[in-house]
Amino acid sequence: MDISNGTGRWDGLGSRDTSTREIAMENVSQEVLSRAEKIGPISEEVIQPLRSPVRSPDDLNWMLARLLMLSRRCPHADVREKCLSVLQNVQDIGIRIPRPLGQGPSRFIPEKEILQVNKVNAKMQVIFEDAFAALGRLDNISLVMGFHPQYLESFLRTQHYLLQMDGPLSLHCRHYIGIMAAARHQCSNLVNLHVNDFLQVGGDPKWLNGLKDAPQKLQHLGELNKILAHRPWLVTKAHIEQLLKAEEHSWSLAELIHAVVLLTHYHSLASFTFSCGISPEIHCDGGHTFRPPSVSNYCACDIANGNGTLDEIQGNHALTDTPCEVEALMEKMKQLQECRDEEEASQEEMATRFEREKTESMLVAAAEDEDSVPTRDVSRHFEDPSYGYKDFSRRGEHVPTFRAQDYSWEDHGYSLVNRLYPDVGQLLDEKFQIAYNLTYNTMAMHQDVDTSMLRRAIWNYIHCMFGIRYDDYDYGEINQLLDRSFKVYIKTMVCSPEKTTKRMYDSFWRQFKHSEKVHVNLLLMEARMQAELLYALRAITHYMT
Ligand SMILES: CC(C)C[C@H](N)C(=O)O
Repeated sequence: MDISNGTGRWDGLGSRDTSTREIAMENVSQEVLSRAEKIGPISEEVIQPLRSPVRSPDDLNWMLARLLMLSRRCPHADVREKCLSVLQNVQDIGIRIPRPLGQGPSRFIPEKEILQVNKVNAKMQVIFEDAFAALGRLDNISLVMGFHPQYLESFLRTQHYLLQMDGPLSLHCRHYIGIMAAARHQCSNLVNLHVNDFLQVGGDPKWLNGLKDAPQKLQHLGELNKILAHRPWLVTKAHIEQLLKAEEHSWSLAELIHAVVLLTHYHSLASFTFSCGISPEIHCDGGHTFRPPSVSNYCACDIANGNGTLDEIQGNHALTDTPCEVEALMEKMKQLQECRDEEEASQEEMATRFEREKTESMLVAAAEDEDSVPTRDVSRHFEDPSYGYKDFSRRGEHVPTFRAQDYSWEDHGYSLVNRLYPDVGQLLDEKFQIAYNLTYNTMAMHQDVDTSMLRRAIWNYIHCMFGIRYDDYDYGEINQLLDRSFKVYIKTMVCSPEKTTKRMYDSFWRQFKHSEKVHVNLLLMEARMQAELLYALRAITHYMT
């Protein structure tokens, strides 16, 4: 059968002859569709991507990549099977089909440790089906979050609400704001995902050329995006006023709240994506290939870029080089608990401890690893790519102290959001609480441990980096519990997540389980989101009063 280039073989790269290509393309989609229909009664998930018009090699590739993704990630077993047989049928007529790249949802965590869609319990099955029904996919982020089902449920509920339920912003704008936010951290995974979604809900492809081609109103949001991502303490009511009072293209208060929540959601999700080494989605760029597998699966470049094989070659030192790290940490927690009951530091001393920790945190340099994975250029989506965290931390910028008793999530932020964007305040509050309180009372191989002190230290350290101080917390605890290399990790994840490498992920808390490292990453993400949100909401409150 003549498909694309007269050779009877579709090579996935495209033919140069436009006229033959157009006719041939139609033939191909017809052929695929009729093969799919022959498989038997078929669900909408399978048929829908096959119905979209195929006018170019790219369209065909897109369709095949989606089928591949469904065959691996759809929570419905029958759909997975059908997609697989459609792909096999397509291959039989001489069309090259894609195969997934990479070893699963995360580059850092072995696939066998992560939940697989075909092996989940009834509760997870429902969560996955709901997630799939909402967005037509089950992404790698959700699979990795599956280590913590209670959190995952709350995360998905919130994200679904923000992206798809009634709200002030149109659907395509929501995805575009997601793209803008993720692009600030060069998070091409999230950018690609939302570029797909943006186009699917009818977004104008022209906007994807860059912020300059998007409407003025969105362009105005660029400045807030930038400051929130890198120096949220500089957000003032003037920024809010500029957006709300613009003569033309002004934002309504409700729209602005929606946008702010989306920006902070995607900044922090970029942190999570990098910190867990989330792989590109199967159907997106970098998630699949049309090339046949090479003779050997072993690739020297994987060693060079630190993506996997090094440990296997050198042997895993995790259990040998720091044998009592966990016990030492538990001992410190115990000692601190005992001291707590004994002496109480003066208010002045407590304030000094906070300032010391804050200043020090500014000087902790985010890690620079020559193995950083180069990212695809996503800079066109935002202006001023040089405006990152590094620039000012080098200069040792002073971060003013934000007193939590003057403006906290519980007492102020929550009700402001709820007033202007009903239900979202509630959803976020639930998600923050779940993340903050999540515990299995374990520390690596130890059971029945109260870990609240450690989790609180992590959360408060992140807020401290943003200048946020709780006057009832003794910041001396942070120094006892978080060692320098862990602080470097936190700083990198929160401030320059794009610099994360597998080596960094591997080298902190070596004896802890992957699920515990993901747990740490959830704390980082939520604490970061809340900190950014607090600054934005405080500025909005100042504007309103
Ligand atoms: C982040 C970890 C220290 C959390 C711990 N495994 C717990 O269940 O509380």
